[in-house]
Amino acid sequence: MHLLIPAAGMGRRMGSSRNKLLLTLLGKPLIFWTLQAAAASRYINWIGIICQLEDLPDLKAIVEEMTLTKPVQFIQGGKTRQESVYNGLQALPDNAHHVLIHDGARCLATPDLLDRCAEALQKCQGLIAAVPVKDTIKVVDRTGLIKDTPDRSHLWAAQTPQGFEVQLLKQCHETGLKSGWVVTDDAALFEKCRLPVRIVQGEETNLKVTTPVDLAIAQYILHQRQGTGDKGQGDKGTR
Ligand SMILES: Nc1ccn([C@@H]2O[C@H](COP(=O)(O)OP(=O)(O)OP(=O)(O)O)[C@@H](O)[C@H]2O)c(=O)n1
Ligand SMILES: C[C@](O)(CO)[C@H](O)COP(=O)(O)O
Repeated sequence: MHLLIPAAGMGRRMGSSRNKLLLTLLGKPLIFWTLQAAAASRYINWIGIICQLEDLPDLKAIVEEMTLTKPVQFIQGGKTRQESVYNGLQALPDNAHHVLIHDGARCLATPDLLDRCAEALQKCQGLIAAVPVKDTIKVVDRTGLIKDTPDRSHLWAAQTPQGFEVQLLKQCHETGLKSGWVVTDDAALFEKCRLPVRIVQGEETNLKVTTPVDLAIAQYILHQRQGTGDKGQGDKGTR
């Protein structure tokens, strides 16, 4: 299974002056933990790290220090996550028929989650890891007035990995580019192309480290895991 790791963001919401994936968690760069899960996955056999040129020296040093046994390719990121993934798809080896796309910022995802998504992708064209929403969600207009309260039983919070048949996702990205679609996850392109996307039960701990509070939460979760010797078998979450 081929894995693309979008890692080319600027970390604006983190308020960081550098790529947040280079910030440290338990003494290691945040992306170290993402790569460690990919290295421990039974299915992943190729890793593409999509990054900005300015981060390449740091990322190369991290990968070299990890002495990963799986091939790692560095791919030029874009101005948006959508553009970065587009670039990643163009860089996939010709023998890549399926791909998992996993945010570098989701450093707590376990090898078990990666493998469950890889297994599920053998039986469908597109999928995402997701967890049921626990809060009541409101649709609010520009003036701050609530317009709707969707039925929570139908609401799931999308995570990554997201997995797809490569040729179909490439076509959806091309259509999106021509149509001017702006999306925040790849599944949205599949959906706009009326292609099926299935849900794989994600993990409550699979948060996207976006703000400083997320960094503190991630530090706590990692510390707990290290303390229990838990290799991160994941918590599939409960409804
Ligand atoms: N041009 C971009 C923007 C984001 N990402 C990656 O997509 C993932 C999810 O993006 P996000 O959490 O939004 O990261 P940032 O864009 O860095 O955060 P912000 O929006 O706060 O700047 C991250 O692993 C990020 O590195 C990317 O590869 N290329
Ligand atoms: C892909 C994603 O992680 C699914 O929840 C999310 O859409 C990424 O959003 P971001 O604004 O690029 O962090």
